[in-house]
Amino acid sequence: MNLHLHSSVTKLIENIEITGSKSESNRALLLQALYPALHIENISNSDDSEVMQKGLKILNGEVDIHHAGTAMRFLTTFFATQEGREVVLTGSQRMKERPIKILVDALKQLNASIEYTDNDGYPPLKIVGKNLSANKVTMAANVSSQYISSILLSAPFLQNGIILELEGKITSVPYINMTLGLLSQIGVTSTFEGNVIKVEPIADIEKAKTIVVESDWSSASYFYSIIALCDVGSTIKLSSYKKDSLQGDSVLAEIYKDFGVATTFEDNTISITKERAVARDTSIQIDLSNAPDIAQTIAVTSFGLGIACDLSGLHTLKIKETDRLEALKAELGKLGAEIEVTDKELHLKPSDYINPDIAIDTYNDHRMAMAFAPLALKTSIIINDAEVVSKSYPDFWNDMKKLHFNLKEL
Ligand SMILES: O=C(O)C1=C[C@@H](OP(=O)(O)O)[C@@H](O)[C@H](O)C1
Ligand SMILES: C=C(OP(=O)(O)O)C(=O)O
Repeated sequence: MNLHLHSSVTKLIENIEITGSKSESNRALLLQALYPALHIENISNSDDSEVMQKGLKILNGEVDIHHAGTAMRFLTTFFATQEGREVVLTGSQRMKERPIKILVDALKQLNASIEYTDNDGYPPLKIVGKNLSANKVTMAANVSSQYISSILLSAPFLQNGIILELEGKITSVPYINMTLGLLSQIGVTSTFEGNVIKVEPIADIEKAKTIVVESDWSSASYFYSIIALCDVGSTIKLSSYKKDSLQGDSVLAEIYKDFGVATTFEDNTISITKERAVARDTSIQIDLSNAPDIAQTIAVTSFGLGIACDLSGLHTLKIKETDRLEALKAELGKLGAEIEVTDKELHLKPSDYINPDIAIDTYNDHRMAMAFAPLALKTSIIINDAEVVSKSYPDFWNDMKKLHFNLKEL
């Protein structure tokens, strides 16, 4: 489905409800599979959480997690530690290009039984579940934090817990802290000191516990972008959010101050308001190694405002749903941007014109579709394969209609 978008709105006052974070949901679902007394509220309705729920129930045979990176990584340790289960864990064509060797090698240090069915280092994986009693692992921490979270999530269920030594500069750190935060909510003790993480085992949780998943901050980013591109005085209220978030992408509230957007918290709602216009000589400079999923949103907001933007810490973007650095370069380039990328940085020059009616390719990447959509406030734009949004945010286009964007299927 290709969607033509335009919007004649300049000032917005609206409310949007976003479902639970897919990162928190996929962690909570795995913990619930290990400790069935656990209840989960405000779970994500994303495709990635749906494949996670289905995958966790499969005892033997093929488990297809499509495009879901967290499901692929988290389920690898899960199945490796489930005695009596034997699966082939596979995914989409792109998933078969997303590396997993660091995690598999780490699990092999614990004597896990995992084989590559096609290409060494990449899914699919044939996994024979075993009762693992070893507990010392060393692994590289500079490629994806999901490998680390994967081991930590199943760690309390292991006989002797885990002592994990991390090598190299740790990337996407808030996601590791999110994992430890959720473990703590169900009563698991852990420490993270320097480059060593220790998780204590627990046979079961003490009594029925509930994890209330906070709504998804990465999804909120598209509304920050919309408000940044609207007139002063525009406000969107988003629920349900907390000030003390487990999600690193909540740094949006700080970052978007530079785009003239203020955030206020009231109960479980945030109001994001355009407070001031942004001067054309503003230049945005941010290291996003702790919040890689908002890189596309920030680059597109900067382009929409015509201001310069230099993003660093983007070394993980090449192995996500697509090579996001190349995808941004190609698509912003089509719109007329002067943009350069390296394998970990993006540099955008100030500009004063956006080419109209450009069709944005989305490369099976939900965030390409959602990050470019706000530009409809500036010019009419086409989003190709717009259904990709369901990976994290199936209601996205309906919510855009609530914000008075005109959507026409081509
Ligand atoms: O643990 C998680 O839930 C995630 C970790 C991040 O991945 P990396 O650690 O690979 O950067 C992030 O990009 C992804 O969307 C979700
Ligand atoms: C990178 C992402 O997801 P995953 O790695 O879980 O596929 C994302 O949602 O932006």
